[in-house]
Amino acid sequence: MKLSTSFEMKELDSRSINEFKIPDIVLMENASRGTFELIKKQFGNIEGVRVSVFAGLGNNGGDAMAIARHLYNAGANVLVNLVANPDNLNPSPKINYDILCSMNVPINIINHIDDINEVFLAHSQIIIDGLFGIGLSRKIEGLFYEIIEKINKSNAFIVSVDIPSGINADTAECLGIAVKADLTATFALAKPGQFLYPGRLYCGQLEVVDISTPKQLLDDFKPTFNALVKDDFVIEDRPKNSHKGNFGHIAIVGGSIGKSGAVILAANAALRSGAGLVSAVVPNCINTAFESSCIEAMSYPVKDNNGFFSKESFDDIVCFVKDKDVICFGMGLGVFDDGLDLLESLLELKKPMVIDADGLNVLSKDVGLLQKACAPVILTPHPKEFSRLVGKTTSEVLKNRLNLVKEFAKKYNVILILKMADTLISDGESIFINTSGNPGLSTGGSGDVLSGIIASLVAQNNDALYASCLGVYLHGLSADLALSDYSEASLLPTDVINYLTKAIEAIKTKAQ
Ligand SMILES: NC(=O)C1=CN([C@@H]2O[C@H](COP(=O)(O)OP(=O)(O)OC[C@H]3O[C@@H](n4cnc5c(N)ncnc54)[C@H](O)[C@@H]3O)[C@@H](O)[C@H]2O)[C@@H](O)CC1
Ligand SMILES: Nc1ncnc2c1ncn2[C@@H]1O[C@H](COP(=O)(O)OP(=O)(O)O)[C@@H](O)[C@H]1O
Ligand SMILES: [K+]
Repeated sequence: MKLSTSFEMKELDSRSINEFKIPDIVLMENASRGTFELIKKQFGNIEGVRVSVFAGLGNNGGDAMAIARHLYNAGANVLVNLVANPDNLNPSPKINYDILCSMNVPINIINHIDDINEVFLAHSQIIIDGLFGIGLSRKIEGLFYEIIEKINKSNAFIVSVDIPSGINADTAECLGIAVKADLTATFALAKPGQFLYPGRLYCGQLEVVDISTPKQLLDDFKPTFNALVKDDFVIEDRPKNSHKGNFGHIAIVGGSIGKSGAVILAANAALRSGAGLVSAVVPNCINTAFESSCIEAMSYPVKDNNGFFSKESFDDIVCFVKDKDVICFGMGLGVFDDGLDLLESLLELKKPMVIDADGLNVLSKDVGLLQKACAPVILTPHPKEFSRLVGKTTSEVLKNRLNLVKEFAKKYNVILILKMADTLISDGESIFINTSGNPGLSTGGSGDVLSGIIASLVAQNNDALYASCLGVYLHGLSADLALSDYSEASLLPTDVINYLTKAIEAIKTKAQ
Protein backbone atom coordinates (compact mmCIF):
# COMPACT_ATOMS: atom_id res chain seq x y z
CA MET A 1 0.00 0.00 0.00
CA LYS A 2 1.46 3.31 -1.08
CA LEU A 3 2.12 5.89 1.63
CA SER A 4 3.04 9.52 1.19
CA THR A 5 5.37 11.71 3.18
CA SER A 6 4.21 15.24 3.95
CA PHE A 7 6.43 16.56 1.14
CA GLU A 8 5.04 14.05 -1.34
CA MET A 9 1.47 14.83 -0.24
CA LYS A 10 2.00 18.54 -0.71
CA GLU A 11 3.34 17.78 -4.20
CA LEU A 12 0.31 15.62 -5.00
CA ASP A 13 -2.05 18.31 -3.68
CA SER A 14 -0.36 21.06 -5.62
CA ARG A 15 -0.39 18.99 -8.83
CA SER A 16 -4.11 18.28 -8.28
CA ILE A 17 -4.65 22.00 -7.97
CA ASN A 18 -2.30 23.32 -10.67
CA GLU A 19 -2.24 20.61 -13.33
CA PHE A 20 -5.68 19.11 -12.85
CA LYS A 21 -7.41 22.37 -11.97
CA ILE A 22 -9.12 21.05 -8.85
CA PRO A 23 -9.55 24.07 -6.56
CA ASP A 24 -7.97 23.78 -3.12
CA ILE A 25 -11.36 24.37 -1.51
CA VAL A 26 -12.77 21.33 -3.36
CA LEU A 27 -10.05 19.11 -1.90
CA MET A 28 -10.81 20.54 1.53
CA GLU A 29 -14.52 19.95 1.04
CA ASN A 30 -13.92 16.35 -0.01
CA ALA A 31 -11.64 15.79 2.97
CA SER A 32 -14.20 17.18 5.39
CA ARG A 33 -17.17 15.45 3.80
CA GLY A 34 -15.34 12.11 3.85
CA THR A 35 -14.45 12.56 7.50
CA PHE A 36 -18.05 13.52 8.32
CA GLU A 37 -19.31 10.34 6.58
CA LEU A 38 -16.93 8.25 8.71
CA ILE A 39 -18.20 9.92 11.88
CA LYS A 40 -21.80 9.28 10.80
CA LYS A 41 -20.97 5.64 10.13
CA GLN A 42 -19.56 5.38 13.63
CA PHE A 43 -22.34 7.24 15.46
CA GLY A 44 -25.42 6.73 13.28
CA ASN A 45 -27.73 9.63 14.08
CA ILE A 46 -25.66 12.68 14.90
CA GLU A 47 -28.60 14.84 15.94
CA GLY A 48 -28.14 16.46 19.34
CA VAL A 49 -24.64 15.02 19.78
CA ARG A 50 -22.32 17.50 21.43
CA VAL A 51 -19.12 18.09 19.46
CA SER A 52 -16.06 20.18 20.39
CA VAL A 53 -14.11 21.09 17.27
CA PHE A 54 -10.49 22.24 17.60
CA ALA A 55 -9.18 24.10 14.58
CA GLY A 56 -5.58 25.26 14.19
CA LEU A 57 -4.05 27.96 12.08
CA GLY A 58 -3.37 25.92 8.92
CA ASN A 59 -5.38 23.94 6.39
CA ASN A 60 -5.91 21.18 8.94
CA GLY A 61 -7.96 23.74 10.87
CA GLY A 62 -9.81 24.52 7.62
CA ASP A 63 -10.79 20.86 7.28
CA ALA A 64 -11.97 20.88 10.89
CA MET A 65 -14.16 23.95 10.33
CA ALA A 66 -15.73 22.35 7.23
CA ILE A 67 -16.38 19.18 9.28
CA ALA A 68 -18.02 21.38 11.92
CA ARG A 69 -20.40 22.68 9.22
CA HIS A 70 -21.42 19.17 8.13
CA LEU A 71 -21.98 18.13 11.74
CA TYR A 72 -23.99 21.29 12.43
CA ASN A 73 -26.15 20.68 9.36
CA ALA A 74 -26.78 17.14 10.58
CA GLY A 75 -28.15 18.54 13.84
CA ALA A 76 -25.10 18.18 16.10
CA ASN A 77 -24.56 20.67 18.92
CA VAL A 78 -21.23 22.09 17.71
CA LEU A 79 -18.75 24.45 19.33
CA VAL A 80 -15.70 25.43 17.29
CA ASN A 81 -12.52 26.35 19.16
CA LEU A 82 -10.37 28.26 16.70
CA VAL A 83 -6.80 28.50 17.94
CA ALA A 84 -5.81 31.19 15.46
CA ASN A 85 -6.49 34.74 14.49
CA PRO A 86 -9.23 34.57 11.80
CA ASP A 87 -7.54 37.42 9.92
CA ASN A 88 -4.42 35.29 9.43
CA LEU A 89 -6.10 32.19 8.00
CA ASN A 90 -5.16 30.83 4.56
CA PRO A 91 -7.80 31.46 1.86
CA SER A 92 -9.60 28.08 2.06
CA PRO A 93 -9.77 27.91 5.88
CA LYS A 94 -10.92 31.55 5.81
CA ILE A 95 -13.79 30.63 3.46
CA ASN A 96 -14.83 27.88 5.85
CA TYR A 97 -14.57 30.25 8.79
CA ASP A 98 -16.72 32.84 7.01
CA ILE A 99 -19.33 30.20 6.15
CA LEU A 100 -19.51 29.15 9.82
CA CYS A 101 -19.92 32.80 10.84
CA SER A 102 -22.70 33.37 8.33
CA MET A 103 -24.44 30.20 9.59
CA ASN A 104 -24.12 31.40 13.19
CA VAL A 105 -22.25 28.28 14.24
CA PRO A 106 -20.76 29.07 17.68
CA ILE A 107 -17.02 29.83 17.42
CA ASN A 108 -14.67 30.53 20.33
CA ILE A 109 -11.38 32.18 19.49
CA ILE A 110 -8.85 30.61 21.85
CA ASN A 111 -5.97 32.84 22.95
CA HIS A 112 -5.59 31.36 26.41
CA ILE A 113 -6.38 27.92 27.86
CA ASP A 114 -9.10 29.51 30.03
CA ASP A 115 -10.94 30.57 26.86
CA ILE A 116 -12.02 26.96 26.38
CA ASN A 117 -15.58 26.29 27.45
CA GLU A 118 -14.83 23.58 30.04
CA VAL A 119 -18.44 22.61 30.61
CA PHE A 120 -19.11 22.12 26.90
CA LEU A 121 -15.90 20.13 26.51
CA ALA A 122 -16.70 17.94 29.51
CA HIS A 123 -20.08 17.06 28.03
CA SER A 124 -18.83 16.55 24.46
CA GLN A 125 -19.34 13.11 22.98
CA ILE A 126 -17.06 13.84 20.04
CA ILE A 127 -13.90 15.92 19.70
CA ILE A 128 -12.56 16.88 16.29
CA ASP A 129 -8.80 17.37 16.34
CA GLY A 130 -7.84 19.73 13.53
CA LEU A 131 -4.96 21.49 15.25
CA PHE A 132 -2.09 20.27 13.07
CA GLY A 133 -1.84 18.00 10.10
CA ILE A 134 1.12 17.30 7.85
CA GLY A 135 2.32 20.88 8.31
CA LEU A 136 3.49 20.31 11.89
CA SER A 137 7.06 21.54 11.82
CA ARG A 138 8.26 21.93 15.37
CA LYS A 139 7.79 20.87 18.98
CA ILE A 140 4.40 21.57 20.51
CA GLU A 141 4.57 24.05 23.37
CA GLY A 142 2.50 26.58 25.28
CA LEU A 143 -1.18 26.92 24.47
CA PHE A 144 -1.25 24.06 21.95
CA TYR A 145 0.39 21.77 24.51
CA GLU A 146 -2.22 22.67 27.10
CA ILE A 147 -5.06 22.13 24.65
CA ILE A 148 -3.82 18.68 23.62
CA GLU A 149 -3.43 17.77 27.28
CA LYS A 150 -7.09 18.72 27.81
CA ILE A 151 -8.25 16.82 24.73
CA ASN A 152 -6.47 13.68 25.94
CA LYS A 153 -8.10 13.91 29.37
CA SER A 154 -11.58 13.86 27.85
CA ASN A 155 -13.76 10.77 27.60
CA ALA A 156 -15.13 11.84 24.23
CA PHE A 157 -14.62 9.92 20.98
CA ILE A 158 -11.66 11.69 19.39
CA VAL A 159 -11.44 12.07 15.63
CA SER A 160 -8.10 13.31 14.31
CA VAL A 161 -8.16 15.09 11.01
CA ASP A 162 -5.44 13.67 8.71
CA ILE A 163 -3.07 12.75 11.55
CA PRO A 164 -3.19 13.06 15.34
CA SER A 165 -1.90 16.56 16.13
CA GLY A 166 1.62 16.31 17.50
CA ILE A 167 2.71 13.32 15.40
CA ASN A 168 5.27 13.90 12.69
CA ALA A 169 3.67 12.42 9.57
CA ASP A 170 7.01 11.24 8.15
CA THR A 171 8.86 9.84 11.16
CA ALA A 172 5.99 9.07 13.59
CA GLU A 173 7.81 11.03 16.25
CA CYS A 174 5.68 12.60 18.97
CA LEU A 175 6.72 16.25 19.03
CA GLY A 176 6.27 16.93 22.72
CA ILE A 177 2.69 15.76 23.06
CA ALA A 178 0.12 14.30 20.67
CA VAL A 179 -3.61 13.70 20.52
CA LYS A 180 -4.63 10.11 21.28
CA ALA A 181 -7.30 9.54 18.65
CA ASP A 182 -9.99 6.89 18.43
CA LEU A 183 -10.34 7.44 14.70
CA THR A 184 -7.98 9.10 12.23
CA ALA A 185 -9.32 10.11 8.85
CA THR A 186 -6.35 10.63 6.56
CA PHE A 187 -6.50 12.09 3.10
CA ALA A 188 -5.69 10.58 -0.31
CA LEU A 189 -2.93 8.29 1.01
CA ALA A 190 -1.92 7.17 4.47
CA LYS A 191 1.32 8.53 5.92
CA PRO A 192 4.39 6.64 7.26
CA GLY A 193 3.83 8.22 10.69
CA GLN A 194 0.60 6.26 10.98
CA PHE A 195 2.36 2.87 10.64
CA LEU A 196 5.65 3.51 12.40
CA TYR A 197 5.88 3.63 16.19
CA PRO A 198 5.10 5.62 18.22
CA GLY A 199 2.71 7.42 15.81
CA ARG A 200 0.84 4.17 15.17
CA LEU A 201 -0.22 4.09 18.82
CA TYR A 202 -1.97 7.47 18.55
CA CYS A 203 -4.15 6.91 15.46
CA GLY A 204 -6.86 4.59 16.71
CA GLN A 205 -8.76 3.23 13.73
CA LEU A 206 -7.17 4.57 10.53
CA GLU A 207 -9.31 5.34 7.48
CA VAL A 208 -8.17 6.76 4.15
CA VAL A 209 -10.56 9.29 2.63
CA ASP A 210 -10.70 9.83 -1.13
CA ILE A 211 -10.44 13.58 -1.71
CA SER A 212 -10.62 13.22 -5.53
CA THR A 213 -6.89 13.26 -6.14
CA PRO A 214 -6.75 12.24 -9.82
CA LYS A 215 -6.22 8.52 -10.43
CA GLN A 216 -3.33 9.19 -12.85
CA LEU A 217 -1.47 11.05 -10.12
CA LEU A 218 -1.91 8.22 -7.64
CA ASP A 219 -1.10 5.49 -10.18
CA ASP A 220 2.08 7.22 -11.34
CA PHE A 221 3.18 8.14 -7.84
CA LYS A 222 6.35 6.28 -6.83
CA PRO A 223 6.35 6.41 -3.04
CA THR A 224 9.35 6.32 -0.74
CA PHE A 225 7.30 4.39 1.83
CA ASN A 226 4.83 1.53 1.57
CA ALA A 227 2.87 -0.28 4.27
CA LEU A 228 2.63 -4.04 3.87
CA VAL A 229 -0.97 -5.23 3.82
CA LYS A 230 -2.68 -8.41 2.65
CA ASP A 231 -3.66 -6.98 -0.72
CA ASP A 232 0.00 -6.50 -1.65
CA PHE A 233 0.52 -10.24 -2.00
CA VAL A 234 -0.58 -13.08 -4.22
CA ILE A 235 0.10 -16.71 -3.35
CA GLU A 236 -0.73 -19.13 -6.14
CA ASP A 237 -1.91 -22.71 -5.72
CA ARG A 238 0.75 -25.27 -6.56
CA PRO A 239 0.49 -26.77 -10.05
CA LYS A 240 -1.17 -30.20 -9.89
CA ASN A 241 1.77 -31.84 -11.65
CA SER A 242 4.42 -30.36 -9.38
CA HIS A 243 7.25 -32.19 -7.65
CA LYS A 244 9.57 -31.25 -4.79
CA GLY A 245 12.19 -30.00 -7.21
CA ASN A 246 9.86 -27.17 -8.19
CA PHE A 247 10.02 -25.60 -4.76
CA GLY A 248 13.71 -25.30 -4.21
CA HIS A 249 16.34 -26.81 -1.94
CA ILE A 250 17.53 -24.71 0.99
CA ALA A 251 20.80 -25.23 2.82
CA ILE A 252 20.61 -23.92 6.36
CA VAL A 253 24.12 -23.43 7.73
CA GLY A 254 24.10 -22.81 11.45
CA GLY A 255 23.78 -24.23 14.93
CA SER A 256 26.22 -24.77 17.72
CA ILE A 257 26.20 -26.51 21.07
CA GLY A 258 23.21 -25.24 23.06
CA LYS A 259 21.68 -23.61 19.98
CA SER A 260 20.32 -26.47 17.92
CA GLY A 261 16.82 -25.02 18.30
CA ALA A 262 17.60 -22.07 16.04
CA VAL A 263 18.28 -24.38 13.09
CA ILE A 264 15.31 -26.60 13.92
CA LEU A 265 12.96 -23.60 13.96
CA ALA A 266 14.33 -22.22 10.69
CA ALA A 267 14.07 -25.63 9.00
CA ASN A 268 10.51 -26.24 10.16
CA ALA A 269 9.46 -22.72 9.17
CA ALA A 270 11.00 -23.18 5.72
CA LEU A 271 9.14 -26.45 5.24
CA ARG A 272 5.81 -25.07 6.48
CA SER A 273 6.10 -22.17 4.08
CA GLY A 274 6.51 -24.44 1.12
CA ALA A 275 10.19 -25.27 0.52
CA GLY A 276 10.67 -28.44 -1.55
CA LEU A 277 13.73 -29.67 0.35
CA VAL A 278 15.59 -28.44 3.39
CA SER A 279 19.05 -29.58 4.43
CA ALA A 280 20.67 -28.37 7.61
CA VAL A 281 24.44 -28.22 7.73
CA VAL A 282 25.25 -28.46 11.42
CA PRO A 283 28.22 -29.19 13.69
CA ASN A 284 28.26 -32.89 14.39
CA CYS A 285 27.57 -32.46 18.11
CA ILE A 286 24.02 -31.15 17.52
CA ASN A 287 23.10 -33.48 14.69
CA THR A 288 21.15 -35.94 16.84
CA ALA A 289 19.15 -33.12 18.37
CA PHE A 290 18.38 -31.78 14.90
CA GLU A 291 17.43 -35.11 13.37
CA SER A 292 15.20 -36.13 16.21
CA SER A 293 13.28 -32.83 16.18
CA CYS A 294 12.95 -32.18 12.50
CA ILE A 295 12.08 -35.34 10.66
CA GLU A 296 11.10 -33.86 7.31
CA ALA A 297 14.40 -32.05 6.81
CA MET A 298 17.73 -33.67 6.00
CA SER A 299 20.93 -32.93 7.79
CA TYR A 300 24.58 -32.82 6.86
CA PRO A 301 26.68 -33.03 10.01
CA VAL A 302 30.24 -31.76 9.73
CA LYS A 303 33.27 -31.80 12.00
CA ASP A 304 32.93 -29.59 15.02
CA ASN A 305 35.37 -27.91 17.32
CA ASN A 306 34.18 -27.57 20.93
CA GLY A 307 30.57 -27.29 19.80
CA PHE A 308 31.08 -24.94 16.84
CA PHE A 309 31.91 -25.42 13.17
CA SER A 310 35.55 -26.37 12.82
CA LYS A 311 37.71 -24.59 10.25
CA GLU A 312 38.54 -28.02 8.88
CA SER A 313 34.90 -28.46 7.88
CA PHE A 314 34.63 -25.31 5.75
CA ASP A 315 35.53 -26.99 2.43
CA ASP A 316 33.10 -29.76 3.21
CA ILE A 317 30.32 -27.23 3.94
CA VAL A 318 30.96 -25.25 0.77
CA CYS A 319 31.05 -28.41 -1.32
CA PHE A 320 27.72 -29.56 0.13
CA VAL A 321 25.82 -26.29 -0.33
CA LYS A 322 27.13 -25.37 -3.76
CA ASP A 323 24.30 -27.08 -5.68
CA LYS A 324 21.53 -25.87 -3.36
CA ASP A 325 19.20 -23.05 -4.41
CA VAL A 326 19.36 -20.81 -1.35
CA ILE A 327 21.71 -20.55 1.61
CA CYS A 328 20.35 -19.51 4.99
CA PHE A 329 23.29 -18.65 7.20
CA GLY A 330 23.82 -17.82 10.82
CA MET A 331 21.00 -19.09 13.05
CA GLY A 332 22.51 -20.39 16.30
CA LEU A 333 25.95 -20.29 14.68
CA GLY A 334 27.75 -18.84 17.67
CA VAL A 335 30.96 -16.90 17.28
CA PHE A 336 34.05 -18.93 16.41
CA ASP A 337 37.43 -18.38 14.79
CA ASP A 338 37.51 -17.76 11.07
CA GLY A 339 33.73 -17.50 10.71
CA LEU A 340 34.44 -14.72 8.25
CA ASP A 341 36.30 -17.15 5.97
CA LEU A 342 33.29 -19.43 5.89
CA LEU A 343 30.98 -16.54 5.08
CA GLU A 344 33.29 -15.34 2.34
CA SER A 345 33.39 -18.77 0.72
CA LEU A 346 29.60 -19.00 0.87
CA LEU A 347 29.17 -15.55 -0.70
CA GLU A 348 31.53 -16.57 -3.50
CA LEU A 349 29.15 -19.38 -4.45
CA LYS A 350 26.89 -16.70 -5.96
CA LYS A 351 23.75 -18.22 -4.43
CA PRO A 352 20.87 -16.19 -2.97
CA MET A 353 21.57 -15.89 0.73
CA VAL A 354 19.68 -15.01 3.89
CA ILE A 355 22.07 -13.93 6.64
CA ASP A 356 20.76 -13.73 10.20
CA ALA A 357 21.82 -13.67 13.86
CA ASP A 358 25.45 -14.68 14.42
CA GLY A 359 25.92 -14.68 10.65
CA LEU A 360 25.42 -10.91 10.89
CA ASN A 361 27.85 -10.64 13.77
CA VAL A 362 30.43 -12.44 11.66
CA LEU A 363 29.65 -10.14 8.73
CA SER A 364 30.02 -7.02 10.88
CA LYS A 365 33.77 -7.76 11.10
CA ASP A 366 34.03 -6.96 7.39
CA VAL A 367 30.85 -5.58 5.86
CA GLY A 368 32.77 -4.92 2.64
CA LEU A 369 32.54 -8.68 1.98
CA LEU A 370 29.07 -8.00 0.69
CA GLN A 371 30.61 -6.47 -2.39
CA LYS A 372 31.66 -10.02 -3.35
CA ALA A 373 28.07 -11.18 -3.58
CA CYS A 374 26.77 -11.68 -7.10
CA ALA A 375 23.38 -13.06 -6.09
CA PRO A 376 20.67 -11.48 -3.93
CA VAL A 377 21.60 -11.16 -0.27
CA ILE A 378 18.97 -10.58 2.42
CA LEU A 379 20.14 -9.39 5.84
CA THR A 380 17.75 -9.67 8.79
CA PRO A 381 19.27 -7.76 11.73
CA HIS A 382 17.47 -6.55 14.83
CA PRO A 383 18.61 -3.06 15.93
CA LYS A 384 21.57 -4.34 17.98
CA GLU A 385 22.84 -6.45 15.10
CA PHE A 386 22.29 -3.55 12.70
CA SER A 387 24.22 -1.23 15.00
CA ARG A 388 27.25 -3.54 14.64
CA LEU A 389 26.88 -3.58 10.87
CA VAL A 390 26.81 0.21 10.58
CA GLY A 391 29.27 0.90 13.42
CA LYS A 392 26.86 3.06 15.42
CA THR A 393 25.18 2.74 18.78
CA THR A 394 21.73 1.16 18.96
CA SER A 395 20.19 4.47 19.97
CA GLU A 396 21.79 6.19 16.96
CA VAL A 397 20.36 3.43 14.78
CA LEU A 398 16.90 3.83 16.26
CA LYS A 399 16.97 7.61 15.89
CA ASN A 400 17.93 7.52 12.24
CA ARG A 401 16.72 4.12 11.14
CA LEU A 402 14.71 5.26 8.12
CA ASN A 403 17.78 6.75 6.44
CA LEU A 404 20.22 4.10 7.64
CA VAL A 405 18.17 1.17 6.39
CA LYS A 406 17.82 2.67 2.93
CA GLU A 407 21.41 3.89 2.70
CA PHE A 408 22.85 0.55 3.83
CA ALA A 409 20.72 -1.42 1.39
CA LYS A 410 21.74 0.90 -1.43
CA LYS A 411 25.44 1.00 -0.56
CA TYR A 412 25.82 -2.78 -0.31
CA ASN A 413 23.18 -3.75 -2.87
CA VAL A 414 21.29 -5.97 -0.40
CA ILE A 415 17.79 -6.27 0.97
CA LEU A 416 17.94 -5.00 4.53
CA ILE A 417 15.26 -6.10 6.99
CA LEU A 418 15.42 -4.21 10.27
CA LYS A 419 13.37 -6.39 12.62
CA MET A 420 11.25 -4.53 15.13
CA ALA A 421 7.61 -4.21 16.11
CA ASP A 422 7.34 -2.10 12.93
CA THR A 423 9.87 -3.97 10.81
CA LEU A 424 11.39 -2.02 7.92
CA ILE A 425 12.49 -3.56 4.65
CA SER A 426 14.51 -1.71 2.05
CA ASP A 427 16.13 -2.48 -1.27
CA GLY A 428 17.88 0.89 -1.26
CA GLU A 429 15.06 2.56 -3.23
CA SER A 430 11.87 2.15 -1.20
CA ILE A 431 11.06 1.39 2.39
CA PHE A 432 8.32 -1.09 3.30
CA ILE A 433 6.77 -0.95 6.79
CA ASN A 434 5.24 -4.13 8.16
CA THR A 435 1.77 -3.93 9.66
CA SER A 436 1.34 -7.50 10.93
CA GLY A 437 2.61 -9.11 14.13
CA ASN A 438 2.26 -8.57 17.84
CA PRO A 439 4.30 -8.66 21.06
CA GLY A 440 3.86 -12.44 21.15
CA LEU A 441 6.80 -12.45 18.74
CA SER A 442 9.05 -10.84 21.33
CA THR A 443 10.55 -14.14 22.34
CA GLY A 444 13.77 -15.99 21.45
CA GLY A 445 13.49 -17.94 18.23
CA SER A 446 11.04 -15.68 16.39
CA GLY A 447 13.82 -14.38 14.16
CA ASP A 448 14.92 -17.92 13.26
CA VAL A 449 11.40 -18.65 12.08
CA LEU A 450 11.45 -15.51 9.94
CA SER A 451 14.73 -16.47 8.26
CA GLY A 452 13.37 -19.91 7.41
CA ILE A 453 10.22 -18.42 5.87
CA ILE A 454 12.13 -15.92 3.74
CA ALA A 455 14.66 -18.50 2.53
CA SER A 456 11.76 -20.73 1.60
CA LEU A 457 10.02 -18.01 -0.41
CA VAL A 458 13.27 -17.22 -2.25
CA ALA A 459 13.75 -20.94 -2.96
CA GLN A 460 10.29 -20.92 -4.53
CA ASN A 461 11.53 -18.45 -7.12
CA ASN A 462 10.17 -15.27 -5.64
CA ASP A 463 12.15 -12.12 -6.22
CA ALA A 464 14.28 -11.33 -3.14
CA LEU A 465 12.46 -8.09 -2.26
CA TYR A 466 9.04 -9.66 -2.70
CA ALA A 467 10.09 -12.74 -0.69
CA SER A 468 11.35 -10.47 2.10
CA CYS A 469 8.15 -8.44 2.24
CA LEU A 470 5.89 -11.47 2.01
CA GLY A 471 8.00 -13.37 4.55
CA VAL A 472 7.89 -10.57 7.10
CA TYR A 473 4.16 -10.07 6.59
CA LEU A 474 3.37 -13.82 6.79
CA HIS A 475 5.46 -14.20 9.94
CA GLY A 476 3.50 -11.43 11.66
CA LEU A 477 0.16 -12.63 10.31
CA SER A 478 0.78 -16.17 11.63
CA ALA A 479 1.49 -14.68 15.04
CA ASP A 480 -1.71 -12.62 14.82
CA LEU A 481 -3.84 -15.61 13.83
CA ALA A 482 -2.23 -17.74 16.55
CA LEU A 483 -3.69 -15.37 19.15
CA SER A 484 -7.01 -17.14 18.61
CA ASP A 485 -5.48 -20.00 20.63
CA TYR A 486 -2.59 -18.42 22.54
CA SER A 487 -1.96 -15.25 24.48
CA GLU A 488 0.81 -12.83 23.59
CA ALA A 489 2.76 -14.01 26.63
CA SER A 490 2.39 -17.72 25.87
CA LEU A 491 2.95 -17.61 22.10
CA LEU A 492 6.00 -19.62 21.00
CA PRO A 493 7.91 -19.59 17.71
CA THR A 494 6.65 -23.14 17.15
CA ASP A 495 3.07 -21.85 17.29
CA VAL A 496 3.94 -19.23 14.69
CA ILE A 497 5.21 -22.04 12.42
CA ASN A 498 2.02 -24.02 12.97
CA TYR A 499 -0.17 -21.05 12.04
CA LEU A 500 1.64 -20.45 8.75
CA THR A 501 -0.94 -22.66 7.06
CA LYS A 502 -3.73 -20.31 8.10
CA ALA A 503 -1.70 -17.22 7.26
CA ILE A 504 -0.96 -18.48 3.76
CA GLU A 505 -4.62 -19.37 3.32
CA ALA A 506 -5.68 -15.90 4.52
CA ILE A 507 -3.47 -14.28 1.89
CA LYS A 508 -4.73 -16.62 -0.81
CA THR A 509 -8.35 -15.84 -0.03
CA LYS A 510 -7.73 -12.30 1.23
CA ALA A 511 -10.16 -13.17 4.03
CA GLN A 512 -9.50 -11.76 7.48
N1 LIG B 1 -4.50 21.36 -0.70
C1 LIG B 1 -4.06 20.97 0.43
O1 LIG B 1 -2.91 21.28 0.81
C2 LIG B 1 -4.95 20.18 1.31
C3 LIG B 1 -4.63 20.13 2.66
N2 LIG B 1 -5.43 19.49 3.53
C4 LIG B 1 -5.21 19.63 4.98
O2 LIG B 1 -4.17 20.52 5.24
C5 LIG B 1 -3.25 19.99 6.15
C6 LIG B 1 -1.91 20.61 5.93
O3 LIG B 1 -2.12 21.99 6.06
P1 LIG B 1 -0.96 23.03 6.36
O4 LIG B 1 0.16 22.77 5.41
O5 LIG B 1 -1.60 24.35 6.37
O6 LIG B 1 -0.43 22.61 7.77
P2 LIG B 1 -1.15 22.43 9.20
O7 LIG B 1 -2.58 22.76 9.14
O8 LIG B 1 -0.77 21.08 9.64
O9 LIG B 1 -0.41 23.51 10.12
C7 LIG B 1 0.59 24.29 9.68
C8 LIG B 1 0.61 25.58 10.46
O10 LIG B 1 0.95 25.32 11.78
C9 LIG B 1 2.16 26.02 12.13
N3 LIG B 1 2.90 25.15 13.02
C10 LIG B 1 3.57 24.01 12.70
N4 LIG B 1 4.05 23.43 13.81
C11 LIG B 1 3.66 24.20 14.86
C12 LIG B 1 3.84 24.11 16.25
N5 LIG B 1 4.51 23.10 16.82
N6 LIG B 1 3.32 25.07 17.03
C13 LIG B 1 2.62 26.08 16.51
N7 LIG B 1 2.42 26.21 15.18
C14 LIG B 1 2.93 25.29 14.36
C15 LIG B 1 2.86 26.29 10.82
O11 LIG B 1 3.70 27.39 10.91
C16 LIG B 1 1.65 26.54 9.91
O12 LIG B 1 1.16 27.84 10.08
C17 LIG B 1 -3.33 18.52 5.92
O13 LIG B 1 -2.87 17.78 7.02
C18 LIG B 1 -4.80 18.33 5.64
O14 LIG B 1 -5.51 18.23 6.85
C19 LIG B 1 -6.73 19.01 3.13
O15 LIG B 1 -7.61 20.06 3.28
C20 LIG B 1 -6.72 18.53 1.73
C21 LIG B 1 -6.13 19.50 0.77
N1 LIG C 1 6.12 -6.39 19.53
C1 LIG C 1 6.32 -6.97 18.34
N2 LIG C 1 5.43 -6.79 17.35
C2 LIG C 1 5.64 -7.37 16.14
N3 LIG C 1 6.73 -8.14 15.82
C3 LIG C 1 7.64 -8.33 16.77
C4 LIG C 1 7.50 -7.77 18.06
N4 LIG C 1 8.58 -8.14 18.80
C5 LIG C 1 9.36 -8.90 18.01
N5 LIG C 1 8.81 -9.02 16.78
C6 LIG C 1 9.38 -9.76 15.63
O1 LIG C 1 9.94 -10.99 16.12
C7 LIG C 1 11.19 -11.26 15.49
C8 LIG C 1 12.30 -11.29 16.55
O2 LIG C 1 13.51 -11.59 15.95
P1 LIG C 1 14.90 -11.65 16.73
O3 LIG C 1 15.04 -10.45 17.58
O4 LIG C 1 15.95 -11.95 15.73
O5 LIG C 1 14.69 -12.90 17.66
P2 LIG C 1 15.59 -14.20 17.84
O6 LIG C 1 17.00 -13.83 17.49
O7 LIG C 1 15.46 -14.53 19.29
O8 LIG C 1 15.02 -15.23 16.96
C9 LIG C 1 11.37 -10.17 14.44
O9 LIG C 1 10.87 -10.61 13.21
C10 LIG C 1 10.52 -9.02 14.98
O10 LIG C 1 10.07 -8.15 13.96
K1 LIG D 1 -4.93 16.71 13.21
